[in-house]
Amino acid sequence: MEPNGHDEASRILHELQSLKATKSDIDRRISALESQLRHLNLQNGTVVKTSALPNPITAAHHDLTPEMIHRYSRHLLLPSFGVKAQSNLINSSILVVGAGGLGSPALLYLAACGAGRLGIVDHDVVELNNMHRQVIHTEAFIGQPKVKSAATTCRSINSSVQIVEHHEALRTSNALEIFNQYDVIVDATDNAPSRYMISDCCVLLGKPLVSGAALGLEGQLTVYNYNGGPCYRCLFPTPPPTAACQRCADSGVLGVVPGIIGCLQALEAIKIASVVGEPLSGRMLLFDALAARIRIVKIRGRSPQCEACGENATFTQQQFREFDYEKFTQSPLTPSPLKLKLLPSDSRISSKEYHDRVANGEAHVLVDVRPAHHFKIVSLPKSLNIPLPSLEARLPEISSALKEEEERNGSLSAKLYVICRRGNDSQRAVQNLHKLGFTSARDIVGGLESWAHDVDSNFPTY
Ligand SMILES: Nc1ncnc2c1ncn2[C@@H]1O[C@H](COP(=O)(O)OP(=O)(O)OP(=O)(O)O)[C@@H](O)[C@H]1O
Ligand SMILES: [Zn+2]
Repeated sequence: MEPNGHDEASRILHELQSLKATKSDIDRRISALESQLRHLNLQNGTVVKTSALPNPITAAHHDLTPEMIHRYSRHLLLPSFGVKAQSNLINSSILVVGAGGLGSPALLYLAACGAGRLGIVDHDVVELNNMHRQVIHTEAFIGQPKVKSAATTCRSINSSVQIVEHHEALRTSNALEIFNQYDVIVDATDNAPSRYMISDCCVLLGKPLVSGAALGLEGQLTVYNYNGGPCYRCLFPTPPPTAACQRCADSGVLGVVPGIIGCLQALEAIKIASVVGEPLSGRMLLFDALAARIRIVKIRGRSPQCEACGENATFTQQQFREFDYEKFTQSPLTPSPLKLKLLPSDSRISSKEYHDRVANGEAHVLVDVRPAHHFKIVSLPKSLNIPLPSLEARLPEISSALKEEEERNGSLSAKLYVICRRGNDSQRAVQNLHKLGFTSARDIVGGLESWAHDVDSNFPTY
């Protein structure tokens, strides 16, 4: 009788397991014999007595000091890592671009695990709203450069690692020079121009790139430009539309999500630097926190048409220096909040003036056009939440609120004001309201952020 599929699979699995066990016994025996051979002090064919054996440190074929052997002992005990990989790591240099949500955990582990030289690039300062995920920074460093804060923590974890601080934004003018000093590059930034720039620079200098991303409740990870694998441009020859490039400051992020991806970035960088395992090249890891799902998908290989690494690519270092990544991706390298100016000044009012009018009892309706989940965080008293996309459909609510206010105050007309988080959506809303007949609607310049800044310093910002 033919064996069924399950029997056949379990037979193969069983045989595989027993072969693997035998193989690891043989590997162990080989290393034991090699080690015995190394420790035999042969002189003219005779073994010299044990007491005459050289000092085990000089006899060992590595450059780990006694302190390092103790510090990294749990690495050294791993048969698949051991002395060779640890020595490789200690002799390597790794650069982390961005000391934020991804860079924080990556740097913590790279320092702890013993990368020989660890560079950190960031131009930003630590803020209170970074703390939930940027776990390398402590409250004492709020307002100080992230690079300084991260370097201090790394040094306090492992003083034997050389930490190099690059307190500057990575740009085409400094990227080649900085990358040249490192073996492996970790991209822990959060914007499109930096991603393209970092990838192109790695291609030009032949450096492997560990790239991670995390937003909301999802993350992804891959290794570019490694051993003939694809670069970032091979996968994304043209930048995504600017609208698709969301940021944590707008969309939010659950702290532990970049934590997980950043740890995986450290792992990939360690594998490459220590020359163990199979780096995640040509594959991409996709992490879905809510569904508790991790998938690894195959991605396309190096593209022959790629403008950076393809067969006919002619991209030079000089062209790199002159390339405008912000123009190419239509988004800024160091994003600052968008500040639109869509309305004439007589359709706008400052938060301070609005405050004074309310204080004087002016009859009015304040429409807050932020999404409902923003409104739940904080709002101004008596404001009416009508998110921008539903504005047109909910016009009757505005009309009746205005009517009620007029009746309550016995005044002829109540004013209509519109507010949002930073003063962009409120202008879009006022433009629509004008078209829809509410011609006197005005927006509050700078939104709730300006209210917190200019009127009430206790008003929470997020
Ligand atoms: N070109 C660049 N050069 C140096 N650092 C960069 C560059 N681009 C981004 N970064 C840094 O990468 C980090 C990314 O961190 P993260 O994605 O957690 O966002 P954030 O800017 O700190 O926070 P949020 O978006 O919530 O305001 C930031 O510290 C940022 O300064
Ligand atoms: Zn490419």
